[in-house]
Amino acid sequence: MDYQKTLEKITQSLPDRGELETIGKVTAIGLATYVVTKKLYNAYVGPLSHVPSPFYAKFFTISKSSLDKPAGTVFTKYLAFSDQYGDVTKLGPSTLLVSDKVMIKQVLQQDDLQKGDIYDMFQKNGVDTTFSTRSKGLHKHLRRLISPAFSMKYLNSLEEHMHDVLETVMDKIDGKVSETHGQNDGAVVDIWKLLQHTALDIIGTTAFGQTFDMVNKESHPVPDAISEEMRWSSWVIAHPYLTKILTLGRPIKSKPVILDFMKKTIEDRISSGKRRNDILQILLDTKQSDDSADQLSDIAIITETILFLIAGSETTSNTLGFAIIELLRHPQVMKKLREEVDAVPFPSDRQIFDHEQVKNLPYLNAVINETLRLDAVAASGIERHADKNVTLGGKLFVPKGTEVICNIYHAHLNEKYWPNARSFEPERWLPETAASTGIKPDLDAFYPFSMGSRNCVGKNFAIMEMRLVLSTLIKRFDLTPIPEEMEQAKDVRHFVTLTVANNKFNVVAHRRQI
Ligand code: HEM
Repeated sequence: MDYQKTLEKITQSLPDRGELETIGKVTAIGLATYVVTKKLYNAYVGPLSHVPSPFYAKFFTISKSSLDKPAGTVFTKYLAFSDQYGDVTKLGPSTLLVSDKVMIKQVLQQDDLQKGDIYDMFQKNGVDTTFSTRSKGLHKHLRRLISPAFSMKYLNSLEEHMHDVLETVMDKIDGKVSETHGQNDGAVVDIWKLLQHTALDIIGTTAFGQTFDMVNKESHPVPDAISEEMRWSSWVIAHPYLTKILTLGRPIKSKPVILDFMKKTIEDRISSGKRRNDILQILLDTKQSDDSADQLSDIAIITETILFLIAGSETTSNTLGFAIIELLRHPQVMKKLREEVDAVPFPSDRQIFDHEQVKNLPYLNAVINETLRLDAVAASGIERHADKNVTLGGKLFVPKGTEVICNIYHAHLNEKYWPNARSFEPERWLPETAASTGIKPDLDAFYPFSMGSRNCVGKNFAIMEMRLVLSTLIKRFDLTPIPEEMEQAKDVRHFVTLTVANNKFNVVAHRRQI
């Protein structure tokens, strides 16, 4: 009874339908007014209102998916925006595209801003990795744990694994050349794929002692599954909001074939009781740490190792692939590089260089640097989130919460920093060029491996691998271009890394007399 009375009282005190409609309208109008006022404020009065931008971006954020047509071309649109609007462009009310070198350095290094929202999409298996975590504290911790695996001393001890793979690669090309019947025919080799397989086998043996034998077999369930995940990742990066809806915010898991493979690798290592000189060992050793916070869980070790496989393969192989393409486009550069490399004899026991022999070759290093500048792996930009108010370049107030995309690709191609910026000129890296012209390479406008606390931990590893592969390949084989392939190689895309659009590049290889 009491209950019914109460209910009646409540019902009587409720506004009638007409009143409800009025309340609804007033709320909707209030909300719309707030949204419109905020948009107008940001567009015309707010701290970023004066930043040049396409008109639309004053009010709405230009989504990557809207620019990503054809797929993988966001980086060309960003390049065009920075060309058109200048060193700082607005891509939305609180999203900036920055290509000024001082500002990029400040964002990545001096102010060391937090990684951007997009990195949440790289989280896998419910655990953060060194690459994906946006937490500065967790990153510092993980980076400290993995860093010993990338020290120069440790890297030198991994060189023998690189040699083994390189030996297989050279045998593979040799074998293809032997299969050709004509004396001067040469063998057609998909050098892009071969370099990808090389990098995968190198990271496989150096990271956890398992060669996938991609160089010979050209397929393995684990790298194949990772390639599929990478294709998915590039879609995810272009459609972050849709992904969040589709996954209902649940963690994205690695494919079972990858997880099972890694679990077995770890179990085998532990049960064998044997230590191996590789990155997995360094991660497993954390389990013996006295500090429990330093002990990585199995899933953290698995996910971190998968990260190395992804971060350490296509990045390096595609850079090498672009170096070959540039060398074929510029025969005089190829000739000069060959002369430098030819002047160094192979060690007496094998036809593969030691890193010690090639690490200081100036022209080899110049070719690698020039490729990293022109064909930067992170061409779509490096994204950061202003976790505090900052003033960029002493003049642009950027409020906390702003997303800042560092357009390193534009900085690498900016005439202000690099004369003849869009042409491939390794000479710009040589000390004698600086001595004769007074123009030195502008290292403040060069970020192929990013900079600051989140720079590439694998930089030395990658450079060592690139030096070994490029010098040995050039010394052992003559590579000649195929016109249609050269034409197709002009179509460059950026998915997770920069790549040629059809993911292949054939050349003709001839064996050289050494
Ligand atoms: C030419 C080859 C390479 C290039 C150009 C390159 C470039 C980069 C760049 C630009 C970043 C920063 C990405 C960002 O902030 O979003 C990065 C981070 C990273 N790279 Fe590389 N990378 C290369 C090779 C490698 C290799 C060989 C490994 C491992 C064996 C590796 C492991 C990593 C890791 C773990 C991170 C995350 C570092 C952190 O946040 O502390 N990279 N790399």
